[in-house]
Amino acid sequence: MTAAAVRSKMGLEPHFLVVMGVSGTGKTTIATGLATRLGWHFQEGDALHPPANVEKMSTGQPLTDADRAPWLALCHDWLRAQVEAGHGAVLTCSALKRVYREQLRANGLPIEFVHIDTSAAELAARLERREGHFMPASLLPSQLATLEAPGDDEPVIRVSGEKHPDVVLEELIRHFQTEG
Ligand SMILES: Nc1ncnc2c1ncn2[C@@H]1O[C@H](COP(=O)(O)OP(=O)(O)O)[C@@H](O)[C@H]1O
Ligand SMILES: O=C(O)[C@H](O)[C@@H](O)[C@H](O)[C@H](O)COP(=O)(O)O
Repeated sequence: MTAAAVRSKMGLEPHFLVVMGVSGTGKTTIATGLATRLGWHFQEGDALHPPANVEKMSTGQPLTDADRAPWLALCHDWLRAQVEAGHGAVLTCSALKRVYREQLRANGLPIEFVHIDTSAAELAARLERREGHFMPASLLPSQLATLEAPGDDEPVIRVSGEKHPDVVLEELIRHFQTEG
């Protein structure tokens, strides 16, 4: 049973967002900003990876569909708990393929994706600079090759990963404030 909707700090109806895109595109930056500004629950999808997946990525090996399946199941479970609680929520998850996004939306969950699109050159520069993260820059080509950008038939809000994060956050909040 779904609880009564809990309105956000800014009086918005709850949304259940998956901030998606390849490594380095700004998922954590945008998702934490949204969750903080709106008072929505936040989950870092990286933290739900089984240790074997983190080990694999740390050593420069791309994940397979089979590797990602248990991780996507945990992501789905988290989203489902948020929907059942009626509390707005934001998850970071690369969600690179359409079938992964379908798995996240299973059981009729009213998930919306925020796809952050960033050029390959900018991504490479960011991953080279980023410290203290298990994901090496060498995995960027496989991330880009695996990405199936969401189609118009999917529930997606597209934003640029090359604008300042504050600008993207304003755009997103305005989007939620003005939607019918
Ligand atoms: N819009 C942006 N412009 C410039 N740098 C950014 C932007 N968004 C994120 N970054 C930086 O890029 C790196 C990757 O961002 P992060 O949010 O960790 O991406 P992801 O979670 O998608 O891997 C971080 O060092 C972050 O500070
Ligand atoms: O499906 C995958 O191959 C991984 O989930 C990957 O896409 C994700 O990006 C990593 O978890 C790295 O973490 P960051 O996205 O935070 O760099």
